[in-house]
Amino acid sequence: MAAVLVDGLTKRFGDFTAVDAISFEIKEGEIFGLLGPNGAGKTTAISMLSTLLEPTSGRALLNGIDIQNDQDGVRKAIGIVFQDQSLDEELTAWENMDFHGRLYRIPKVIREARIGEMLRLVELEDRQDSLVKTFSGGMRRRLEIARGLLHEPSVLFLDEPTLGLDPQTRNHLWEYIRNLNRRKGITIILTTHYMDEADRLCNRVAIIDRGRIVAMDTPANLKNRVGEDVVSITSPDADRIAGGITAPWILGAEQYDGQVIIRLQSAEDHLLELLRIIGGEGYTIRSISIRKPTLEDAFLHYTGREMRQEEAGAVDRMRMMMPRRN
Ligand SMILES: Nc1ncnc2c1ncn2[C@@H]1O[C@H](COP(=O)(O)OP(=O)(O)OP(=O)(O)O)[C@@H](O)[C@H]1O
Repeated sequence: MAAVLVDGLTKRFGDFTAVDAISFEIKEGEIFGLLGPNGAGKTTAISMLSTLLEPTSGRALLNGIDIQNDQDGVRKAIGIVFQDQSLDEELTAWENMDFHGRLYRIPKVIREARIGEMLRLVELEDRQDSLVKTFSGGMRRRLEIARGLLHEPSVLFLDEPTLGLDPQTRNHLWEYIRNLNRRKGITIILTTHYMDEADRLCNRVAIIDRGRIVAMDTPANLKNRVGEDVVSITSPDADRIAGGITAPWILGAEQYDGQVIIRLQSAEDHLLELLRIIGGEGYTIRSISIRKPTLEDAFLHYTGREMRQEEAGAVDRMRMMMPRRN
Protein backbone atom coordinates (compact mmCIF):
# COMPACT_ATOMS: atom_id res chain seq x y z
CA MET A 1 0.00 0.00 0.00
CA ALA A 2 1.24 3.51 -0.82
CA ALA A 3 1.96 5.70 2.21
CA VAL A 4 0.36 8.60 0.39
CA LEU A 5 -1.88 8.55 -2.65
CA VAL A 6 -3.00 11.82 -4.19
CA ASP A 7 -5.43 11.96 -7.08
CA GLY A 8 -6.45 15.19 -8.81
CA LEU A 9 -6.22 17.22 -5.59
CA THR A 10 -7.32 20.81 -6.20
CA LYS A 11 -7.73 23.93 -4.07
CA ARG A 12 -9.37 27.12 -5.28
CA PHE A 13 -9.58 30.38 -3.34
CA GLY A 14 -12.39 32.21 -5.15
CA ASP A 15 -11.33 32.41 -8.82
CA PHE A 16 -7.72 31.60 -8.02
CA THR A 17 -6.51 28.00 -8.30
CA ALA A 18 -3.67 27.56 -5.78
CA VAL A 19 -3.33 23.78 -6.32
CA ASP A 20 -4.40 22.44 -9.68
CA ALA A 21 -5.27 18.74 -9.93
CA ILE A 22 -2.02 17.31 -8.56
CA SER A 23 -1.57 13.53 -8.49
CA PHE A 24 1.23 11.38 -7.09
CA GLU A 25 2.00 8.32 -5.01
CA ILE A 26 4.60 8.08 -2.25
CA LYS A 27 6.05 4.77 -1.11
CA GLU A 28 6.49 3.94 2.55
CA GLY A 29 9.87 5.17 3.81
CA GLU A 30 10.40 7.60 0.95
CA ILE A 31 11.60 11.20 1.31
CA PHE A 32 9.46 13.06 -1.19
CA GLY A 33 9.94 16.75 -1.99
CA LEU A 34 7.60 19.35 -3.39
CA LEU A 35 9.97 21.85 -4.97
CA GLY A 36 8.77 25.22 -6.24
CA PRO A 37 9.10 28.97 -5.82
CA ASN A 38 7.22 30.97 -3.17
CA GLY A 39 3.54 30.93 -3.94
CA ALA A 40 3.69 27.74 -6.07
CA GLY A 41 1.09 26.02 -3.89
CA LYS A 42 3.29 23.76 -1.76
CA THR A 43 1.97 24.79 1.65
CA THR A 44 -1.60 24.65 0.37
CA ALA A 45 -0.98 21.11 -0.91
CA ILE A 46 0.38 19.79 2.37
CA SER A 47 -2.25 21.68 4.36
CA MET A 48 -4.88 19.65 2.49
CA LEU A 49 -2.99 16.39 3.01
CA SER A 50 -2.71 17.11 6.72
CA THR A 51 -6.48 17.88 6.92
CA LEU A 52 -5.98 21.55 7.84
CA LEU A 53 -7.57 22.73 4.63
CA GLU A 54 -10.59 21.30 2.83
CA PRO A 55 -9.84 20.38 -0.82
CA THR A 56 -12.09 21.86 -3.53
CA SER A 57 -11.93 18.59 -5.44
CA GLY A 58 -9.89 15.42 -5.86
CA ARG A 59 -8.95 12.93 -3.19
CA ALA A 60 -6.06 11.71 -1.12
CA LEU A 61 -5.34 8.69 1.07
CA LEU A 62 -2.77 8.52 3.85
CA ASN A 63 -1.93 4.94 4.80
CA GLY A 64 -5.17 4.09 3.05
CA ILE A 65 -7.17 6.58 5.17
CA ASP A 66 -9.24 9.12 3.24
CA ILE A 67 -8.32 12.71 4.23
CA GLN A 68 -11.93 13.83 3.89
CA ASN A 69 -13.71 10.90 5.50
CA ASP A 70 -11.52 10.27 8.52
CA GLN A 71 -9.67 13.41 9.60
CA ASP A 72 -8.94 12.09 13.10
CA GLY A 73 -7.46 8.91 11.65
CA VAL A 74 -5.19 10.94 9.37
CA ARG A 75 -4.15 13.30 12.19
CA LYS A 76 -3.06 10.38 14.37
CA ALA A 77 -0.93 9.02 11.54
CA ILE A 78 0.93 12.24 10.72
CA GLY A 79 3.32 14.74 12.26
CA ILE A 80 3.62 18.30 10.97
CA VAL A 81 6.32 20.94 11.25
CA PHE A 82 5.30 24.27 9.76
CA GLN A 83 7.61 26.91 8.36
CA ASP A 84 6.45 29.47 10.92
CA GLN A 85 7.60 28.46 14.35
CA SER A 86 4.95 27.44 16.83
CA LEU A 87 6.88 26.76 20.03
CA ASP A 88 6.03 28.41 23.31
CA GLU A 89 8.98 30.71 23.98
CA GLU A 90 8.32 30.92 27.71
CA LEU A 91 8.36 27.14 28.23
CA THR A 92 11.38 24.84 28.29
CA ALA A 93 12.10 22.31 25.54
CA TRP A 94 10.78 19.53 27.79
CA GLU A 95 7.62 21.45 28.67
CA ASN A 96 6.89 22.15 24.99
CA MET A 97 7.21 18.43 24.27
CA ASP A 98 5.15 17.45 27.29
CA PHE A 99 2.33 19.81 26.32
CA HIS A 100 2.16 18.24 22.88
CA GLY A 101 2.20 14.73 24.36
CA ARG A 102 -0.74 15.60 26.61
CA LEU A 103 -2.69 16.96 23.63
CA TYR A 104 -2.26 13.56 21.99
CA ARG A 105 -3.18 11.87 25.29
CA ILE A 106 0.01 9.85 25.44
CA PRO A 107 0.12 8.20 28.90
CA LYS A 108 2.65 9.76 31.32
CA VAL A 109 5.17 6.90 31.48
CA ILE A 110 5.31 6.44 27.72
CA ARG A 111 5.29 10.20 27.19
CA GLU A 112 8.31 10.77 29.42
CA ALA A 113 10.31 7.95 27.85
CA ARG A 114 9.54 9.20 24.35
CA ILE A 115 10.32 12.83 25.11
CA GLY A 116 13.74 11.70 26.33
CA GLU A 117 14.26 9.57 23.22
CA MET A 118 13.20 12.30 20.77
CA LEU A 119 15.30 14.99 22.47
CA ARG A 120 18.29 12.63 22.25
CA LEU A 121 17.53 12.02 18.57
CA VAL A 122 17.82 15.74 17.78
CA GLU A 123 20.67 16.20 20.29
CA LEU A 124 18.84 18.58 22.58
CA GLU A 125 18.82 16.45 25.73
CA ASP A 126 21.41 18.71 27.39
CA ARG A 127 19.15 21.71 26.87
CA GLN A 128 15.87 20.07 27.82
CA ASP A 129 15.35 22.41 30.77
CA SER A 130 16.28 25.63 28.96
CA LEU A 131 13.61 28.09 27.88
CA VAL A 132 12.95 28.05 24.12
CA LYS A 133 13.57 31.80 23.96
CA THR A 134 17.27 31.08 24.58
CA PHE A 135 17.47 28.70 21.55
CA SER A 136 19.04 29.41 18.15
CA GLY A 137 17.01 29.03 14.94
CA GLY A 138 18.47 25.58 14.26
CA MET A 139 17.72 24.34 17.80
CA ARG A 140 14.12 25.54 17.55
CA ARG A 141 13.66 23.71 14.26
CA ARG A 142 15.13 20.51 15.73
CA LEU A 143 12.82 20.81 18.72
CA GLU A 144 9.83 21.25 16.43
CA ILE A 145 10.80 18.13 14.50
CA ALA A 146 11.20 16.18 17.77
CA ARG A 147 7.77 17.40 18.87
CA GLY A 148 6.21 16.43 15.53
CA LEU A 149 7.48 12.87 16.09
CA LEU A 150 6.30 12.44 19.67
CA HIS A 151 3.09 10.57 18.85
CA GLU A 152 5.06 8.26 16.50
CA PRO A 153 3.51 9.28 13.19
CA SER A 154 4.25 7.17 10.14
CA VAL A 155 4.23 10.20 7.83
CA LEU A 156 6.00 13.45 8.69
CA PHE A 157 5.27 16.72 6.86
CA LEU A 158 8.04 19.31 6.90
CA ASP A 159 7.13 22.69 5.42
CA GLU A 160 10.37 24.43 4.35
CA PRO A 161 12.37 22.67 7.11
CA THR A 162 15.52 24.80 6.75
CA LEU A 163 13.93 28.14 5.91
CA GLY A 164 16.06 31.00 7.21
CA LEU A 165 18.84 28.79 8.61
CA ASP A 166 22.52 29.29 7.84
CA PRO A 167 24.22 26.77 5.49
CA GLN A 168 25.98 24.84 8.27
CA THR A 169 22.81 24.42 10.33
CA ARG A 170 20.93 23.38 7.19
CA ASN A 171 23.51 20.65 6.56
CA HIS A 172 23.11 19.39 10.12
CA LEU A 173 19.37 19.38 9.86
CA TRP A 174 19.51 17.37 6.63
CA GLU A 175 21.58 14.80 8.54
CA TYR A 176 18.92 14.59 11.29
CA ILE A 177 16.16 14.19 8.72
CA ARG A 178 18.07 11.46 6.88
CA ASN A 179 18.80 9.64 10.14
CA LEU A 180 15.21 9.84 11.17
CA ASN A 181 14.09 8.41 7.88
CA ARG A 182 16.64 5.57 8.11
CA ARG A 183 16.25 4.71 11.77
CA LYS A 184 12.50 5.03 12.09
CA GLY A 185 11.51 4.17 8.51
CA ILE A 186 9.31 7.22 8.55
CA THR A 187 7.87 8.58 5.29
CA ILE A 188 8.77 12.25 4.87
CA ILE A 189 7.07 14.82 2.66
CA LEU A 190 8.83 18.13 2.57
CA THR A 191 8.29 21.37 0.73
CA THR A 192 11.21 23.51 -0.26
CA HIS A 193 12.26 26.29 -2.57
CA TYR A 194 15.93 25.38 -2.05
CA MET A 195 17.23 23.37 -5.02
CA ASP A 196 20.14 21.90 -3.07
CA GLU A 197 17.80 20.72 -0.32
CA ALA A 198 15.60 18.84 -2.77
CA ASP A 199 18.65 17.44 -4.53
CA ARG A 200 20.52 16.27 -1.43
CA LEU A 201 17.65 15.04 0.68
CA CYS A 202 14.84 13.68 -1.47
CA ASN A 203 14.48 10.28 -3.09
CA ARG A 204 11.97 11.83 -5.48
CA VAL A 205 10.97 15.38 -6.27
CA ALA A 206 7.84 16.88 -7.77
CA ILE A 207 8.54 20.26 -9.35
CA ILE A 208 5.50 22.40 -8.68
CA ASP A 209 4.80 25.70 -10.42
CA ARG A 210 1.63 27.80 -10.24
CA GLY A 211 -0.23 24.96 -8.58
CA ARG A 212 0.71 22.30 -11.14
CA ILE A 213 3.23 19.48 -11.02
CA VAL A 214 5.37 20.01 -14.11
CA ALA A 215 7.82 17.14 -13.56
CA MET A 216 8.34 14.35 -11.05
CA ASP A 217 11.27 11.95 -10.72
CA THR A 218 14.48 11.28 -8.81
CA PRO A 219 16.76 14.35 -8.65
CA ALA A 220 19.31 12.50 -10.84
CA ASN A 221 16.75 11.72 -13.55
CA LEU A 222 15.33 15.25 -13.50
CA LYS A 223 18.81 16.62 -14.06
CA ASN A 224 19.76 14.02 -16.69
CA ARG A 225 16.71 14.86 -18.75
CA VAL A 226 17.94 18.43 -19.06
CA GLY A 227 21.06 17.31 -20.94
CA GLU A 228 24.65 16.22 -20.31
CA ASP A 229 26.05 19.71 -19.82
CA VAL A 230 24.87 23.27 -19.48
CA VAL A 231 26.69 26.22 -21.03
CA SER A 232 25.72 29.55 -19.61
CA ILE A 233 26.60 32.66 -21.62
CA THR A 234 26.22 36.28 -20.54
CA SER A 235 25.58 38.44 -23.59
CA PRO A 236 23.75 41.61 -24.62
CA ASP A 237 22.39 39.44 -27.49
CA ALA A 238 21.07 36.75 -25.13
CA ASP A 239 17.53 36.65 -26.50
CA ARG A 240 18.69 36.46 -30.14
CA ILE A 241 21.18 33.69 -29.36
CA ALA A 242 18.53 31.71 -27.46
CA GLY A 243 15.98 32.21 -30.23
CA GLY A 244 18.24 31.27 -33.14
CA ILE A 245 20.82 28.74 -32.07
CA THR A 246 20.45 25.21 -33.43
CA ALA A 247 22.68 22.16 -33.87
CA PRO A 248 21.99 18.43 -33.59
CA TRP A 249 23.78 18.33 -30.21
CA ILE A 250 21.92 21.33 -28.77
CA LEU A 251 18.95 20.14 -26.75
CA GLY A 252 17.51 23.55 -25.98
CA ALA A 253 18.32 27.16 -25.13
CA GLU A 254 16.53 29.49 -22.76
CA GLN A 255 17.15 33.15 -22.16
CA TYR A 256 16.92 34.69 -18.72
CA ASP A 257 18.06 38.07 -17.43
CA GLY A 258 20.85 38.70 -19.94
CA GLN A 259 21.96 35.07 -19.95
CA VAL A 260 21.49 32.22 -22.40
CA ILE A 261 21.35 28.80 -20.81
CA ILE A 262 22.19 26.22 -23.47
CA ARG A 263 21.55 22.54 -22.74
CA LEU A 264 23.66 20.24 -24.83
CA GLN A 265 25.34 16.89 -25.27
CA SER A 266 29.00 16.85 -24.20
CA ALA A 267 30.27 20.43 -23.88
CA GLU A 268 33.80 19.03 -24.16
CA ASP A 269 33.16 17.85 -27.74
CA HIS A 270 31.11 20.82 -28.90
CA LEU A 271 32.31 23.96 -27.12
CA LEU A 272 34.54 25.26 -29.93
CA GLU A 273 31.83 24.71 -32.49
CA LEU A 274 29.32 26.46 -30.23
CA LEU A 275 31.59 29.51 -29.95
CA ARG A 276 32.12 29.46 -33.71
CA ILE A 277 28.36 29.48 -34.34
CA ILE A 278 27.76 32.36 -31.91
CA GLY A 279 30.83 34.33 -33.09
CA GLY A 280 29.87 33.74 -36.75
CA GLU A 281 26.57 35.55 -36.18
CA GLY A 282 28.50 38.52 -34.76
CA TYR A 283 27.07 38.19 -31.26
CA THR A 284 29.03 39.42 -28.25
CA ILE A 285 29.97 37.05 -25.43
CA ARG A 286 30.73 38.73 -22.07
CA SER A 287 31.32 35.56 -20.08
CA ILE A 288 30.85 31.83 -20.43
CA SER A 289 30.70 28.95 -17.98
CA ILE A 290 30.16 25.20 -18.27
CA ARG A 291 28.57 23.03 -15.61
CA LYS A 292 26.57 19.89 -15.00
CA PRO A 293 22.80 20.43 -14.90
CA THR A 294 21.24 21.33 -11.55
CA LEU A 295 17.63 21.18 -10.44
CA GLU A 296 17.57 24.93 -11.16
CA ASP A 297 18.18 24.03 -14.83
CA ALA A 298 15.44 21.40 -14.62
CA PHE A 299 13.06 24.04 -13.26
CA LEU A 300 13.98 26.46 -16.05
CA HIS A 301 13.60 23.69 -18.59
CA TYR A 302 10.12 22.70 -17.43
CA THR A 303 8.72 26.16 -16.70
CA GLY A 304 10.71 28.51 -18.96
CA ARG A 305 11.45 30.61 -15.90
CA GLU A 306 14.30 30.72 -13.45
CA MET A 307 13.64 29.94 -9.85
CA ARG A 308 15.83 32.31 -7.92
CA GLN A 309 17.46 30.61 -5.00
CA GLU A 310 17.89 32.80 -1.97
CA GLU A 311 20.32 31.64 0.67
CA ALA A 312 18.77 32.14 4.09
CA GLY A 313 17.76 35.70 3.22
CA ALA A 314 16.58 38.28 5.70
CA VAL A 315 12.95 37.76 4.69
CA ASP A 316 13.25 34.00 5.27
CA ARG A 317 14.81 34.56 8.65
CA MET A 318 12.07 36.96 9.62
CA ARG A 319 9.33 34.56 8.51
CA MET A 320 10.86 31.78 10.52
CA MET A 321 10.93 33.77 13.75
CA MET A 322 7.38 35.07 13.36
CA PRO A 323 4.57 33.41 15.28
CA ARG A 324 2.28 31.09 13.36
CA ARG A 325 -0.28 32.50 10.97
CA ASN A 326 -3.22 30.66 12.43
N1 LIG B 1 -6.34 31.44 2.37
C1 LIG B 1 -5.96 31.89 1.17
N2 LIG B 1 -6.75 32.74 0.47
C2 LIG B 1 -6.37 33.19 -0.75
N3 LIG B 1 -5.23 32.84 -1.37
C3 LIG B 1 -4.40 32.00 -0.73
C4 LIG B 1 -4.72 31.48 0.58
N4 LIG B 1 -3.72 30.66 0.96
C5 LIG B 1 -2.81 30.67 -0.06
N5 LIG B 1 -3.23 31.47 -1.07
C6 LIG B 1 -2.51 31.72 -2.33
O1 LIG B 1 -2.24 30.48 -2.93
C7 LIG B 1 -0.95 30.50 -3.57
C8 LIG B 1 -0.13 29.35 -3.05
O2 LIG B 1 0.26 29.62 -1.71
P1 LIG B 1 1.14 28.59 -0.87
O3 LIG B 1 1.36 29.18 0.48
O4 LIG B 1 0.57 27.24 -0.96
O5 LIG B 1 2.50 28.64 -1.70
P2 LIG B 1 3.88 27.97 -1.35
O6 LIG B 1 4.36 27.28 -2.56
O7 LIG B 1 3.78 27.16 -0.13
O8 LIG B 1 4.80 29.22 -1.06
P3 LIG B 1 5.39 29.67 0.36
O9 LIG B 1 6.56 28.79 0.61
O10 LIG B 1 5.77 31.10 0.10
O11 LIG B 1 4.30 29.53 1.37
C9 LIG B 1 -0.36 31.88 -3.29
O12 LIG B 1 -0.59 32.69 -4.42
C10 LIG B 1 -1.15 32.36 -2.09
O13 LIG B 1 -1.24 33.78 -2.10
